[in-house]
Amino acid sequence: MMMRIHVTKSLRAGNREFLLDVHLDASARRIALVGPSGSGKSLTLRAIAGLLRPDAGMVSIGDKVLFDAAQGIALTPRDRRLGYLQQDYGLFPHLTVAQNIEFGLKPGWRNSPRSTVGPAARRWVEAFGLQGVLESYPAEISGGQQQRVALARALAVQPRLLLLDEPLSALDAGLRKAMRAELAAVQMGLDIPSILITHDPEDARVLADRVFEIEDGRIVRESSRDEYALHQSSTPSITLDALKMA
Ligand SMILES: Nc1ncnc2c1ncn2[C@@H]1O[C@H](COP(=O)(O)OP(=O)(O)OP(=O)(O)O)[C@@H](O)[C@H]1O
Repeated sequence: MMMRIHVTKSLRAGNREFLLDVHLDASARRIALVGPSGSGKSLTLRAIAGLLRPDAGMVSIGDKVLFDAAQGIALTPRDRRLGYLQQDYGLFPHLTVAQNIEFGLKPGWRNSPRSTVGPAARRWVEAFGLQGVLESYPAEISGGQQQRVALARALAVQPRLLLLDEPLSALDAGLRKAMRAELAAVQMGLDIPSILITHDPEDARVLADRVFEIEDGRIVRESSRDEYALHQSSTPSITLDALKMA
């Protein structure tokens, strides 16, 4: 199965211009996209998801074309059937956990029950231990539970591709480790490809087979997980990101 992501997009904010010009061809099932803050990682995922319309290029997963500017093909986000786990989880505060999970499945969420989910989502509610919080609102559950709700929602649509935008960054160290293992188990159990954005080399090591590095809107390096890990351990550990965190 081949993923082909060729997108260009020029974005302007005030007098600042950012050019996204990503060429990424991958046959690996699990890929990681890494790079400095502001390099274009989230924009790339948004373009794949159909939330950002490229000026030119194409996006295909296997033989399914999601976007092709030359042919005038641009599937809607829903028709792309992707599981998109956004950085802040993107849960709706005024919907219950059950309604949040069902949201991706049918547009008429107003009619979806407050405390039960349909058969497609049930498997994930059980896998992530969410039975007890289905009627709660996002603000009433823990960060780890919010994370699991977002993941259940992403998986319930039986996505052809899973997009994970820094899925573990908001969690504390202990929970992070547990959720990383849970995500790895989901990847093993499902035969769907995934693209993971991360700043953490450990995430790339556990959750990806192939690593693409992006800088200033372009893919500058591609390596196997092991090559990437080796490279990381031989370069100074203080990165710009680490300095910013300090
Ligand atoms: N709507 C927009 N208009 C103009 N510029 C934008 C817009 N959205 C993002 N940008 C710029 O595009 C660049 C890439 O943004 P993006 O969110 O993809 O970065 P990122 O690699 O995901 O960063 P981070 O790791 O901090 O999340 C940034 O310089 C950002 O300021």
